Amino acid sequence: MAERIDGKAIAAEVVEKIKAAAAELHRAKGVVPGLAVVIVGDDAASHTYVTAKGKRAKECGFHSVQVTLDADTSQEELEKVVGELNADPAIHGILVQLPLPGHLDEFPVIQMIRPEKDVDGLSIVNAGKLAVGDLKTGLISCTPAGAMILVRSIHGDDLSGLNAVVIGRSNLFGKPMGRLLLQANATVTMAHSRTADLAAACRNADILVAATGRAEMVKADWVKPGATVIDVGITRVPAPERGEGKTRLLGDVDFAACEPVAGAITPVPGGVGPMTITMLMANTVIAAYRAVGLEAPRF
Ligand SMILES: Nc1nc2c(c(=O)[nH]1)N[C@@H](CN(C=O)c1ccc(C(=O)N[C@@H](CCC(=O)O)C(=O)O)cc1)CN2
Repeated sequence: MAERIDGKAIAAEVVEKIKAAAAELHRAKGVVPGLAVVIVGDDAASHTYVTAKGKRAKECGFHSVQVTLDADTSQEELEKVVGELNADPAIHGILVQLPLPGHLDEFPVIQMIRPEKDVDGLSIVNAGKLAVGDLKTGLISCTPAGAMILVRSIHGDDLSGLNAVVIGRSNLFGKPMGRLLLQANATVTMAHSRTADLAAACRNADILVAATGRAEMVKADWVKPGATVIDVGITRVPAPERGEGKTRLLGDVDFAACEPVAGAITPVPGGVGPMTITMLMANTVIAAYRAVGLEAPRF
């Protein structure tokens, strides 16, 4: 049976380091890390995540701002808000919660966030820094940064000789995850919906990272015996067995089938998810250190 990678426990350890780093920054420079999260519209899941971000920021001792905009906010109004946050010296990190309502174009909004405040790591500047291996001055997208900490908890920092397969090629997760694995010396295959024989590609993986967006797509015969399986999916499905109107979360990996085959595996919930918000706090404290010319801590 695989070792379960406890994302909640690992996230809690990282949060303690972030709190200590924030306290040290305040002691040394009188600076409190400031995080602004912008949310547009009424999507219930997005509101849950944004509330959790504000709560966690306060727990870490940060200055936390939430900007809530109506679902019919225009592109110009949203960009004005981001411009004001760019200019606010008390704000070191800005995140625009995704997805945005359909009439808004997320690309120009994300690109106008100053790269040094882009704690989601989604700007071309930060994506480019990661692509060329500049981890010292860039900011890395939170979910892949968190997933890498889970990988490191099993394999250490050097993945030399290991084959890693990432299923999914989004800017938010798949592409940066592939680059982080490569940076750690893994031999990386980027697989996706157009890959011929996805199952065969996955069976080659010592580290298999699933971000397909399709619940329980990864089956036991996709997993190399002993492999580390990192599940980034979250799909909410009805769970009438838990009571009327109840739901539960499924990952992209068929956990019950894959757990006996894998060497280590993340559960859903409680695996990669808790690392996402934690790494947002890590990026905010890193941005605040850099803003006052101090070397940022590593997490
Ligand atoms: N601007 C961004 N938007 C979105 C991101 C992001 O990184 N930046 N990621 C997701 C949503 N997300 C954070 O925003 C997020 C998703 C899941 C979790 C999490 O803790 N999941 C738990 C389960 C929670 C539950 O019960 O619903 C888990 O997997 O254990 C945190 C944050 C899309 N938007």
